[in-house]
Amino acid sequence: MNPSLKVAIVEDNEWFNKFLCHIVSLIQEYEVRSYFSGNDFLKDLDNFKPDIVSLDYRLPDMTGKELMKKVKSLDPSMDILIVSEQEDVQTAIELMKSGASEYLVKTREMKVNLLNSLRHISENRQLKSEIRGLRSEVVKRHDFSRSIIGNSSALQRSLKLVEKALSSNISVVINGETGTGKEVLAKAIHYGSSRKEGRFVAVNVAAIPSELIESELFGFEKGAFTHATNKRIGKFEEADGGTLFLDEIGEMPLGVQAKLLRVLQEKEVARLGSNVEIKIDCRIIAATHRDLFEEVKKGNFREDLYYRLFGLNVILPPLRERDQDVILLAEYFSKTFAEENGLETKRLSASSREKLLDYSWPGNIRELKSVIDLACILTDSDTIEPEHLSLRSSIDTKDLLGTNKTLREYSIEIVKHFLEKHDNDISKVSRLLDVGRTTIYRMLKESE
Ligand SMILES: Nc1ncnc2c1ncn2[C@@H]1O[C@H](COP(=O)(O)OP(=O)(O)OP(=O)(O)O)[C@@H](O)[C@H]1O
Repeated sequence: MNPSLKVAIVEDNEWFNKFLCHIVSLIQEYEVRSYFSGNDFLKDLDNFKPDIVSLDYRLPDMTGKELMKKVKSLDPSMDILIVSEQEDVQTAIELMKSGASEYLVKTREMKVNLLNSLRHISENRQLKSEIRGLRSEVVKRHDFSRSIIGNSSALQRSLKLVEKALSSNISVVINGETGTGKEVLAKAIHYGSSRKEGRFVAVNVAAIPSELIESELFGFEKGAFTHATNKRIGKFEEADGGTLFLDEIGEMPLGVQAKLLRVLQEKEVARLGSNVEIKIDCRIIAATHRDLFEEVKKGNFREDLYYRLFGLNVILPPLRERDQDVILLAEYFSKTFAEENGLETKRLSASSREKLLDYSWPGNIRELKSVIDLACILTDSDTIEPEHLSLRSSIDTKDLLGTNKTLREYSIEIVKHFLEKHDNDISKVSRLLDVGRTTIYRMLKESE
């Protein structure tokens, strides 16, 4: 069924005006109002507020084209249908370019053509409104308060910095171990910024064979290389008006780094096999698990690119340093797993919580999610017990003991690890490890 739409007919020929109104009124959901001149229509615009307006190409007081321009400047969302005496392809093209939705010629098939055009416009409006709805859903889903779970001060410190990135166009580099949520954060920045109507395009540099990175980023013309049988636009062009997320930028070959620097400086990109430079306006968010400055010193990363990219540096802490966030996230994943699979949410027993807090999470949030998903399946009751949590604990101990340290050094390591995990809360760590606060201070001093 057609949604209810208001249609205005602007036509100076009385008979034809009546005829058009009659056609529109055949569709029950359309409300129609008629006008005989451009000024008549403009005077009533605020009052009637039409969705679609059918304009005669030649009106007594102005041309349909002039009226269309005025209407579009007042309400760009209004659909304009131009009705002309005779077919003139050039005029039709010009009118469509200036914003007309349809161009109709007064012929015997007027009734069928007008009804078809109205149906097209109506379907298009419905699609546009659905897209608007979906887009705002996506924006909501990536909103910080929903997508970034965690209250730890380590995370909150990083998020505070991120807020600065929302209101500006500054480039952002996110540092963090694998699975700490770098992509989740990049999306939250994009959908929280003024670029949210544009696209968020993610490229994982480490996942693309080095010889293909250039064509992936910059696109290529047909015949640019042996397998280029068709032209393809690159990720930079895809992200025009939006955000390009370059994940694992530290893995980018030096040759591509040079080209990337040029694109960032010139704000122009040329597809491989073409000399035509295309203007690009996209924000760059890069992520890496490496210390890029160290990579610069080692000669693996270009210093000039480093300074070009480094606007705001956000460090995402590993999960083992996020204190109670582990539990918040585990509960969140258990809830979403239940929702997605039509099951009841499983709760975590006290000893499961302890087990989760004691683990060092080398795979970070990604690992936690898969551990919880599996636990939700393994348990037969409404509770997740420690035996349902499949952790790789033995690997950690081996790693730690393989480092050739004295017992004193191991103790200091353990104290430091606990301090990191519990937001440097010395009283809490002193209680947990059963050592005096003074001992902790002494150990820290010793390790300086
Ligand atoms: N704060 C968070 N709240 C909820 N879910 C999160 C959060 N951070 C990450 N996740 C989830 O953890 C998983 C890993 O996140 P993401 O892919 O963003 O990590 P990453 O740091 O980009 O990883 P990699 O370096 O391996 O690319 C995803 O399933 C993501 O939805």
